[in-house]
Formats: sequence, structure tokens, C-alpha cells
Amino acid sequence: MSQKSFNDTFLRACHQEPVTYTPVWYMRQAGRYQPEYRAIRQKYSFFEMNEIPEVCAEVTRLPVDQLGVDAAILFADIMTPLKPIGVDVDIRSGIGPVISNPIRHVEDVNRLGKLDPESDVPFIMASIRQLRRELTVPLIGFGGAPFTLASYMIEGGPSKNYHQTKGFMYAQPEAWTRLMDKLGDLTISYLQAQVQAGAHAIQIFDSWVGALNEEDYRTYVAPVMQRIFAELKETTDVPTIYFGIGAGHLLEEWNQLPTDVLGLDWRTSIPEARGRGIHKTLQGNLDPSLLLGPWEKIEAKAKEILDQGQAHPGHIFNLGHGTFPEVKVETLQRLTQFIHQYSRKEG
Ligand SMILES: Cc1c2[nH]c(c1CCC(=O)O)Cc1[nH]c(c(CCC(=O)O)c1C)Cc1[nH]c(c(CCC(=O)O)c1C)Cc1[nH]c(c(C)c1CCC(=O)O)C2
Repeated sequence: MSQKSFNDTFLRACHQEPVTYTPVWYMRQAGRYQPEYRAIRQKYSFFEMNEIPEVCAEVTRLPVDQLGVDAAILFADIMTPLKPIGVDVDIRSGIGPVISNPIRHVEDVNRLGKLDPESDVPFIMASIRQLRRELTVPLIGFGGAPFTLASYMIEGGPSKNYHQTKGFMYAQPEAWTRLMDKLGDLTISYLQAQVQAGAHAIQIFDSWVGALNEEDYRTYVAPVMQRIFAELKETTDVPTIYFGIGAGHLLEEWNQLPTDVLGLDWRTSIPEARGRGIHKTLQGNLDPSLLLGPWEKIEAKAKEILDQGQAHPGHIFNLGHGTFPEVKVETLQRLTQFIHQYSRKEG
């Protein structure tokens, strides 16, 4: 049994409260770059790992123990809650989610079921309850945002330009709104259930929404995001984080949403965001590709980001997107130690 006291640094940063050092965690901190993950993955499919609470909890804890990060993120995928509503999804190693019954018409939208988290994904709540007993850092629950979920559901898999998704949005705006409404309901009930089970914070991944311009974001996506964050604020008391890639042009739109933290990728610097009037906590934003470079360059960039983050209350160190298989465990260990030590000295 761990005697360690609970480390709330990450939660304090979410709320822009004083911290003794800058908290850090990494998107995709559980994954194939870890030999231990690869060993478990050999025995199970992705969704088997996800659906067996003991395995899910073990994989969630791995990076916390191995790297010393200040938060855990539940091991699952943004696709996890879509399976029970009738989306036939498989996760293929090196590719990502692949869907055999993509959405093409309004009838496909109408056919989608409603998620009842307790009966449809009980393993998620069981994993969260187990992790609450075991962890000494906050547990981040998460879900995909409607646009990003819809992009997989419509394209049938990963995409470079989102032509099918945006084409559906422009050509069938009523069916699009119905899809956003359904995915909005799903996201709200799924995230509420995670908080009820014990998640300390929620991150919503809108990874691909940067494919839209500001006006289309405002028309086709902002209403559902407004509803999701407002309902979560009303019904839960945990901080929320909103993240997307290549979405710097949407920051002013995001800033109006009732969410606590905005996640930046490496294309938008912290001073730029602050200069544009963003006063919320910021999370980010080291380019994950830099993790393949020499340590001197990683350290110099980490220092720069920490200095920038400390200029205003509310910074959580993270990567600008997820880690990937070629990253070395030792690099993330060293980076985590460096962040803790440097930000403490400065702070
Ligand atoms: C777009 C998206 C997906 N999934 C997710 C997003 C949003 C964040 C982002 O943009 O990266 C979110 C996600 N996926 C996974 C997590 C777990 C928690 C974590 O450690 O961050 C989280 C938070 C596990 C996973 N999700 C996936 C893996 C790899 C699975 C394997 O072992 O093969 C993991 C650990 C698969 C997956 N699932 C998805 C992709 C693009 C991939 C990667 C394809 C690959 O590189 O193999 C969809």
C-alpha cells in the first residue's frame, strides 16, 4: 500500500492556484514506446486491454510510476464509447481506428443508439474506481469531441484533408446537426459517468477540428461544444481541458467556451496565446518530434516553455500532441525530472 500523499499540483494549475513547480503529463503517455506496454499488447487486442479493468488500470499506472508525471490519463480511446452505439470500429496498430460501416446518409445517423455508460461501458467505471484507490496523482478522464469522432465515423478511418466529413457537413447540414446533437449527448453522459466514478479532471480531444476555418467552427461545431462544457460545469465540479491540433486560429472561439484549460500544439506559442487575450490555464506545448533530437535542444526548448508558462498563472507542461513509438522512455524520464527541478528553482 502506498503511503504517499496525494499530489494535487496538476489540479491547482488547472484552477490557476499557486504551485511549487510546473506540473507535467504527456498525451499518449501509455503506449508502444514502453517495452512493458508492448509486452501486454502482444497478449491482447487494444479493446481487450481497454475492457479488462485490471489491465486497463495497470497500463494507466505504468507511465505514472515510470516517468513520475503529475497526472494519470485513463487508458482508453476516443472510439471506446462508439462501439455500443453501433459503430463497428477496430484499432489497427500503426493506423488507428478503422470503421467498417461509415456514415453516409441521414439514415446512418438515425440508426446510432444512445449510450448508457453504466450498462454499455461498465469496464470504464470499474477501471476508474480501481485507479482512484491506487493512484496518488489525479486521474484525467477523457472523450473525443463530436467533430473529431464524426470525422472517423464519416471517413471510415484516418484522413488527411477531411473532405468526406466537411462535404457531409456542407451538403447535409440537418443530418450534421443531428449527428452533433447525438454525439454531444453521448459525450456529456460518458464524461459525467467518468466523473461520478472518480475522474478528477476531463480532457476533450478535438484533434482534427483545426481543419475548419473560424466561421465554420462557429456555425457547425461551437454550439455543441458550448452545450457540452456548460452541462459539465453545471453537473460536475472538475476542471475541463479542450485540445486540438493545428487549431491556433480557433483560440478566440475556444476562449469563449466554459472550459478551464486550453491545450496548445507547438505551432502556437504561449506568449502568442497570452497576447491574444487568452487568460485561461494553458497546457502544452513541446513538439513531440523534438524528443528524437539531442538532449541539449530538448532542454533548451523545455526551459523556454517553462519560462513562458510561469509568466502568467496557470501552466501545465505537455507535448503539443501525443508521444509515439520511436520515443525513448529515458528521454521522457529525463524531461520530467528536468521540468520539476527547473520550474521549482525558478518558482
Ligand atoms: C485522434 C485520437 C485517437 N485516440 C485518441 C485521440 C485524440 C488524441 C490524439 O489526437 O492523439 C486519444 C487516446 N488514445 C489513447 C489514449 C490513452 C491515454 C494516453 O495515454 O494518452 C488517448 C487519450 C490510447 C491509444 N490509442 C491508440 C493507441 C495505440 C494502440 C496500439 O497499441 O496499437 C493507444 C495506446 C490507437 C489510436 N487511436 C487513435 C489514433 C490516431 C491511434 C494511433 C494509431 C497508432 O499509432 O497506432 C484515435
